[in-house]
Amino acid sequence: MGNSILQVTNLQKEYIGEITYKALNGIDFQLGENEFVAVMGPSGSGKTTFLNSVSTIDRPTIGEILINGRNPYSLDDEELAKFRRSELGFVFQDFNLVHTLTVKENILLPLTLDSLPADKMQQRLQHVSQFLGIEELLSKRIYEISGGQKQRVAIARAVIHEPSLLLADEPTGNLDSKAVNDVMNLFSSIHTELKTSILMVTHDPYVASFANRIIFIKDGKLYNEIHRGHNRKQFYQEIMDTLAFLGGGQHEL
Ligand SMILES: Nc1ncnc2c1ncn2[C@@H]1O[C@H](COP(=O)(O)OP(=O)(O)OP(=O)(O)O)[C@@H](O)[C@H]1O
Repeated sequence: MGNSILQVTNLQKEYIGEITYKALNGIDFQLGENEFVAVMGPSGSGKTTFLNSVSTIDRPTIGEILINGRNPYSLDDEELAKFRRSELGFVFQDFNLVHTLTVKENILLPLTLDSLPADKMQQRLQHVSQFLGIEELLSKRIYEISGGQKQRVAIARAVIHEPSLLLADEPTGNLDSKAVNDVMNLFSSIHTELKTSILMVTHDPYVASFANRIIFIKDGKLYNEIHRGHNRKQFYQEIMDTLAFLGGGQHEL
């Protein structure tokens, strides 16, 4: 499997409130270099909590997370912000773009924060916009482009700094079926051509079938995992069978 990009050990998360709720109950997981893994499971099983722990948004109650051998939760705020900007890329369901800025400005935002030289920025922008097929959109504002185009731009922003790990939470949740296909083909290219490791939460078996491995979470624990062979259609059927076994609380498909 090569080196591991992400190592999760005995991850536990309790939400403390009037009633304490254990959302994750001891997850062990490893993501190898250049793996593309999808996370599935019933509604409320802990998928987003898992992703948020890895993406350094939500501190675990117990357990350890290592990304490229480093524990992000041991860093101070400034180091953590830097660590996120260099190691991680994020893609969300609702795109999280700045509407009043242009496409180009949105994509360059993470690099501006790191004050990269202008010619280097331009080089990376050109490469990434070519790769994602959005060159002709660069001067448009976000409110002028379609949902599928927005997600392309969000993906460009997430990979422009060449992160070692791309994290995505329901990246196709707000897209129509044609845009879903486009975005998933892009994820595949990012995985195979840019050699970026990907961890993606989805409830959609079709979307998950683009990954090479799927882990299923149930009641805050790892329930099962399946690996894709050569045939994506066959993998899709396997996913459906596993979900049927898993039962309970699936989203409407
Ligand atoms: N901030 C919070 N405070 C208290 N409980 C929370 C909080 N966030 C999540 N939970 C609870 O933790 C459990 C896991 O939530 P999580 O969002 O990780 O599930 P999920 O598998 O992503 O669900 P879905 O598929 O519906 O998005 C749920 O029961 C949820 O109600």
